[in-house]
Formats: sequence, structure tokens, C-alpha cells
Amino acid sequence: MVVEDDGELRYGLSSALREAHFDVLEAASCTEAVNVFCASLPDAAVIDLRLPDGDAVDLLPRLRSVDDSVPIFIMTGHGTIDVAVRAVKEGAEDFLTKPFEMRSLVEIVGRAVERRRGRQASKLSRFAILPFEPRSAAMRLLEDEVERLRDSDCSVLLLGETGTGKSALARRIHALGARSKGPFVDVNCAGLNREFVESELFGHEKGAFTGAHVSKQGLLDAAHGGTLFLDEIGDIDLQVQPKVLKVVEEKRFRRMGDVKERSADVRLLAATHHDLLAATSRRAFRADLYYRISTVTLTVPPLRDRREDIVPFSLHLLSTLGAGDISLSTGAEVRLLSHPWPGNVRELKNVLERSLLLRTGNVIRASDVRFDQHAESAAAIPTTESTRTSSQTLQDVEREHIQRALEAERGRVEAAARRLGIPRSTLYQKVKTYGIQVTRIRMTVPRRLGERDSD
Ligand SMILES: Nc1ncnc2c1ncn2[C@@H]1O[C@H](COP(=O)(O)OP(=O)(O)OP(=O)(O)O)[C@@H](O)[C@H]1O
Repeated sequence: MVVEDDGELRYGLSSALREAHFDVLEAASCTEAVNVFCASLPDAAVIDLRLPDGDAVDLLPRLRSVDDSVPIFIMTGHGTIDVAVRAVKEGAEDFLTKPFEMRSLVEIVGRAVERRRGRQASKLSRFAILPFEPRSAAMRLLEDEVERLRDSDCSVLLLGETGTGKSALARRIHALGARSKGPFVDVNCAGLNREFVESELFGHEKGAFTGAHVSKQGLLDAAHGGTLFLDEIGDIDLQVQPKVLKVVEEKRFRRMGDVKERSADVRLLAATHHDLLAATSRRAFRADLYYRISTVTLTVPPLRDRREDIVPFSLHLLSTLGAGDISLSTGAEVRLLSHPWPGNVRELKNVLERSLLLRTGNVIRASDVRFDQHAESAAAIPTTESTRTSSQTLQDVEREHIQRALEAERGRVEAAARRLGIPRSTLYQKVKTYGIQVTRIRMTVPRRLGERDSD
């Protein structure tokens, strides 16, 4: 993403990057930059320090609260280097002093994109090489089913309560299969409106709708040769569903505003925590799509139904958190075993992360195991009144309330903002101010759009 209000310079920067085969999105102000960034999650951003409606230092926290893994470069003139240094302290990758050679820009951006991709690939491979051997019958059965699907290219529907590990399982299925060298593109469809999901998935041609200033490849292009994982598929708009069906059945799709069809060489994995069959009878989900994607279903059992796994899985999670030398006292094990885990693995991971911070020495004790009081019901936010204690400040209450809203909406900032009755931009600001970790990013595109060769 290139953000520059000087049209000529913007054109020069974009052309240099396009010549180097980057897909470039342009913005001329902070407001436009936020919109483009949220809609497309670019692999890197190059931003002019001074923009008509603010400067890059103001913009950084807003962009980083959406996705802090995107490398952001600040372009600056000689007189403004101290401000640019501040921007780097705020999390910018580096700054470029004008005038600079386009060649250096292309090199710097290219290297940052590669580094980011490497980090994402190693995350994925770390995940793939740390399999957990379950003790529970339910998880062993699931493992057998996954093993049987290893060589198949069929679509799979993953079912299970929120936080059970459906996305994690989708990544494993991808990593085990023949497409493992191709991209894994993960789209969370919850809360996305029709036009957004359609343009993100299928891409669009210039002028396809108001604001489509340039043509854009979709995530189906990005997933070419790999796997497309549609999380919360039950939330996909009814009008978009026939197009998804065409991808599953015919492996073909059409960009918005385009007349020609393109081939979609993707394996489709989908997940939902809704009862899709019931949704088909309410006509909220198309029956033909349901039957097409549900030929093979895998159900991830909730943690409370696989208690034998809780202690060994906790030790496994501790090692994935870099704490493989930490053990659990008997008291801590008893506490973990007696909890109902409504938030499943996500909640277990949070509790373990917290206990790592609270522990002294190499053992987690019962008193270090503190449950999230608000996870009892992921769907309900308790009233502020019921959670207030005399020592809490108004800010403590606000921070907790925001955290609960984000948990209840599984990290979807847009939905949490709606729930709280505040604009999304205000929520981003508060998330930044309170240093709240948003645990779920809506969309992960592990490589540059349109790039098709293997990692
Ligand atoms: N086998 C595993 N090893 C390590 N971490 C895991 C494993 N399974 C799940 N997790 C972690 O638990 C959390 C929840 O997992 P995930 O997002 O896959 O759940 P989900 O069922 O897709 O949730 P939702 O329905 O809310 O989308 C994530 O932080 C994930 O990294």
C-alpha cells in the first residue's frame, strides 16, 4: 500500500513497485489509508509522513491495531527525521529519507515482505512439527479421520464449538496434504458484508463498484495451488453462496465486473460453530452448498468432553508457548481438570499464559491458575455493575468491558464495536490505549496476492 498525497510521486512509487511485480493499492490520506488497509491487509505499507488529514505517527497505532505484522515504512524529508524516529518507536519498520532511489525502495519493501512471509511460514511449520498425541478416544478418532484424509483433495467441513481448534486443524490438514507447499489462505467470513466478502474472495475489475479505482485479485487467486479456508462459512451472504458453490463444484469463478471466468485451483476447507443443517431449513444457508461441503465433516470435541487430554495438552501448549521446562503441580492439575472450559482451547491457552506470568520458579501452582471470570459464557457480557469492585477505576471497568466484548465476538473488532455501540475507529483507539491483545485477526494472506509459485 502506497500512501502519498502528491499524485505525481504516488504514481512514481506505485509504478516502480508494479514493475517489480507487486500489486499496489494507493491512498492519498490517512482516512483512505485506514480504509484500504482494513479492506485489503497489504503485505507492506509505504506512507508519507505528512498527509493532508494527519501524519503517519497518528496513523501507525490505527493500522497496527488491525494487523501489527505488516511492515510499515515512513517516507520523510530532511527536516522531519526526528518525527520519523518517533514513528519507528511507534512500530514503523524503518524510514526512507527523500529523495531516495526507487530501486532501493523496491529492494527494501521486497526484503520486508520476504521476512514477513518467512515468519508466517515458520509459524505454520512449527505448528505442523508439534503434533499432540491425544489420550481421549474422541480426539484419537479425529486423528484417525485426519490421517485417512491425508491424500485426498476433497472439501472438508470442520464442526465444533468456538475455540476448540478448528482453524488449527484446518492448518494441519493443509500441512499434511499434497498442497502443503502452496499457500494457506484463511478468511473469517463472520461479520463481513456481501460486497466486501465478494470482492475479497473473487477480486474485482476497475469500476466494478463505487470506489473500485483499480482492479484487484481476490483471495482465490492468492490461494491458487493451495488451500482456501472459509472460517464461519455459515455467515457468508446468501447471494455469495452460489458463487462459492461454483468454486467447489466446477473450480471456476468470475471477478466482480469481469466477463471471463477463471480457474480456481484450490482445496476448500470450511468451518462453522453453527448448526448449518438447521440454517438450511430456515433458508439462511443454501441446501445445495451445505450438501456439497458437508460430504466429509470432522467434529472437534469440546475440551470438557476430553478431560484425559487436559493435563498433557496443557504441557503441550506450554511448550508451544516456549515454556517446555515448566511443570504443573498436582493442585494446578486439579484446578485445570475441574473447570468447564466454555472457551475451550483458546481459554486454556489464555489461562496458561496468565499462569506463566504469575508463577514463581519452574512450577505452576494452583494459585497461579486463574480462570477468566467472564469466560463462563462466551456469548453474554455481564453487566458492568456485576463486575465492579470497590478498587476498580472507571478505566479498569472500561478496559474489562471492551475485553469481554472482543472475547464474546471472538476478536472481531467490527462486531465488538457494534455490540459496544461505538464507532470501530474509537474501539481501535481504545484497544491501543489499553494495550488489549486482539486474539483473532480476521484474515491471513500468507503471501502476496496473485503469487503462485511455492514457498
Ligand atoms: N493443537 C493445538 N496446538 C496449539 N494451539 C492450539 C491447538 N488447537 C488450538 N490452539 C489454539 O487455540 C486457539 C483457538 O483455536 P482456533 O482458532 O483454531 O479455534 P476455532 O475452533 O477455530 O475457534 P473459532 O470457532 O472461535 O474460530 C488459538 O489460539 C490456537 O492457536
